[in-house]
Amino acid sequence: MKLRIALIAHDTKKDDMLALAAEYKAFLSTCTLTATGTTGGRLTNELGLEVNRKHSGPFGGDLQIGSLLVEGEIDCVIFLRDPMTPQSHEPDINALVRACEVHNTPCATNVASAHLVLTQLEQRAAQMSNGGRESA
Ligand SMILES: O=C(CO)COP(=O)(O)O
Repeated sequence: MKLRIALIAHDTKKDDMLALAAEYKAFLSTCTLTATGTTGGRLTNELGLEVNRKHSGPFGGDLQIGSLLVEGEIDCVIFLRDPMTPQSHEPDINALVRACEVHNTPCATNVASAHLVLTQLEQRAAQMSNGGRESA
């Protein structure tokens, strides 16, 4: 089964998300991607990634992704948050991060942790496609 990854970035972090997704594009192309509205639009328009686009964050996109996660339909969340700017939908953001904690779902909220998570998932996917054998 394909890995199901949610990608979300606040406005000041969208360029970081695009750079991250470009770096892992080959791997992400093998995954089922879900994103909030504007983030998803940029991932598709600028990188050609196929993305299930939800509403924009302030219009409930974080909650939609949180709902999918609670239903067991998201394996990992990359959520590049802006810690410097108050967000109108802060309760929605907290709800999504809390859902990750409740359901023990990996949730990377900055670029450094996103690299660690994506590298690990990419390696695991490569091992799985290798029939679980160690690479030489
Ligand atoms: O606000 C967001 C996450 O809280 C992101 O929403 P957009 O991707 O639509 O900008």
